Amino acid sequence: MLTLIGWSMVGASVAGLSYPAFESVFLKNKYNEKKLKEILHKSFVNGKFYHENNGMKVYPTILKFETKNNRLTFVFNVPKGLSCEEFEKRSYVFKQHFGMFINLDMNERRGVLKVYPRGLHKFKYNYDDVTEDLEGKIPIVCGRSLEGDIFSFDLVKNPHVLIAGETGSGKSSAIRVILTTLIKQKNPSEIQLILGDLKRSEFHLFKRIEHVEGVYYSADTLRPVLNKVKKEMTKRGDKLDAAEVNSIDELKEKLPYIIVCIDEVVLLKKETDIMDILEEISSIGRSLGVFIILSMQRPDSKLLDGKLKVNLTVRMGFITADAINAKIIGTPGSEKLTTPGRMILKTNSSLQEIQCPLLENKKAKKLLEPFKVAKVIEPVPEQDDYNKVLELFKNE
Ligand SMILES: Nc1ncnc2c1ncn2[C@@H]1O[C@H](COP(=O)(O)OP(=O)(O)OP(=O)(O)O)[C@@H](O)[C@H]1O
Repeated sequence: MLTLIGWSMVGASVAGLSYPAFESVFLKNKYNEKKLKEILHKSFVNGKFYHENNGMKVYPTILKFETKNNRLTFVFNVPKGLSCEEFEKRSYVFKQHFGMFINLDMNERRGVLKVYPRGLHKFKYNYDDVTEDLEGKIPIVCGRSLEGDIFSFDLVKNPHVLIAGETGSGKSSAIRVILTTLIKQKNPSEIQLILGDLKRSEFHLFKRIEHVEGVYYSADTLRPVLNKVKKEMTKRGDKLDAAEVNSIDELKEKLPYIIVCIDEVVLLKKETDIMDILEEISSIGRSLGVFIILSMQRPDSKLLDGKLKVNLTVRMGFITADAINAKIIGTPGSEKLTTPGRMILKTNSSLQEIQCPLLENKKAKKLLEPFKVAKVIEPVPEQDDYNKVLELFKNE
């Protein structure tokens, strides 16, 4: 089964009922079933989705029509002599008739066309809204889907995330959304965050948060802590062996999930020992409760050509420079995005378009304020003490 999502704006209309017609039918008459079916039939005509039999054109039959929340669903059959691939190849015809937000699923001899007339819009982060239906042990908030709901996934079930996109595409805001929500949702005994900020620009606001083990700005400072994580994985592995269980979730002792989140991980490319640890986490971390979230501007094909890429089961592809970059990330279509905060999200084998909420630095700081631990102020020796020390040296 292939899922295609309409993410490109197709302005032009073809002959017959086209997108403007759909818009007026939808907006004026809401769910006028007859007219909406007519539009679908027109798209079959204009897309040449028919099979000729003795001079007769046989078009798909609309088997079902349904409206629900933010979505219209049409189910149609694929007449003999036509293939699902032909529909997939010419899916732009449906966009020309129903607008940019469609989803076409061609499966065996059936097509399911979902149309989202209201589309996707930018919106601001609100903790209560985005957490209304959150579930899972490590819920990762992505944003609003075409269905109108907030889409999230459980990092334990979909381990390790790649976040990629051009500068200004909304990666930092998305990471703020993910981390701030986790910090507000979970106790420090449940999750521990290790943050790598190689551009020294993103993670200041997470310093001294109870859940944050540390914020590291260079390979040299990150290396020892990742080595500790490696040792911790070995310890956890031994505990699983001793208890004869497969995952830390089955242990009596409750261990915190460890999440290593690194911004602009490409800057670590030459640090092969660090990259090896990240790859090891991606291979065996899931059962041990250790996860990675990696972000980068330009996806680096060398960095992402091995096990690491395969093991990053979730990909968030924000605006990308071109189709090659989108392909490396694994989110085809992200090269067509133009809105900051918009991503093509790949989870399992499906792709969907999502709008991430905007969470600005200032607001995130405010939300995180209650979780800050007091700053440790090193005692400064009195000037007199220095003088005494100096005296001692003088006497020697
Ligand atoms: N979800 C969003 N909704 C609306 N606007 C957004 C969203 N995310 C980001 N923006 C806008 O885009 C700007 C850049 O966003 P952001 O800093 O997150 O991009 P970035 O991909 O991290 O860039 P860089 O790689 O340069 O750090 C923000 O200042 C904001 O104006």
